[in-house]
Amino acid sequence: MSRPLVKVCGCNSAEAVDAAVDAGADYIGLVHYAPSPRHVTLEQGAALRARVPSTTKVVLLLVNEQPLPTAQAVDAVRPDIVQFHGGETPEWLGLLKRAVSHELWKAIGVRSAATLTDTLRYRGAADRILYDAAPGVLPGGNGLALDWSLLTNFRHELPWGLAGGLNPDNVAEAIRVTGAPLVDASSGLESAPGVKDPGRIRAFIEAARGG
Ligand SMILES: O=C(O)c1ccccc1N[C@@H]1O[C@H](COP(=O)(O)O)[C@@H](O)[C@H]1O
Repeated sequence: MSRPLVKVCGCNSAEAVDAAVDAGADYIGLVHYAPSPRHVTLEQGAALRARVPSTTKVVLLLVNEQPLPTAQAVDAVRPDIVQFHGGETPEWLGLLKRAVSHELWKAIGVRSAATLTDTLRYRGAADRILYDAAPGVLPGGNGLALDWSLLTNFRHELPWGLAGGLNPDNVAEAIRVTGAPLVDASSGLESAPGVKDPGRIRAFIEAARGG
């Protein structure tokens, strides 16, 4: 298996972005969702985006935004990828896919094996599926893990990644059980909600890449 890609999500300060980039993250995530402790305004998102070298891709995370705010957010932040983390339908993503050149990712809250087959509806609309735990207090970023064994023998028809409750202590096991080609973490890399810990970011990336 090739080296898994790593995304550090919810970077909401220059320190967090710099720590993720310096530690070698493949992707950093900016959350534009007001109820989240990791929320960045579009102005903050654009400023943080400007710190990121082209070797690291920027993912803008949105939740159930209407078309106009989606376009405004993408214009302001200029991400490489837009991650949709709400109830966005395959039809809506498919329309967007025809209008923009960005990669589009869709996060899916996994409750059962049926959820996995249901993601096939996003073929042609999403460039990657991100499997997360089912929503909790927030639609994501709750530090909850899904049942990894559901993914063990699943035949993926779309590029995919694993999120939900990942941290430096469990990511190696999560990759071993699921074979995830990409891992994504947010709250497990924090010292307090919304405060990234550079040491945990480094440890996560090292553990994901086999120490
Ligand atoms: O991080 C948030 O606050 C957030 C808010 C709304 C939707 C998604 C959010 N985060 C994403 O959820 C997954 C899992 O996060 P965690 O590692 O369990 O904390 C990840 O993609 C986060 O970026």
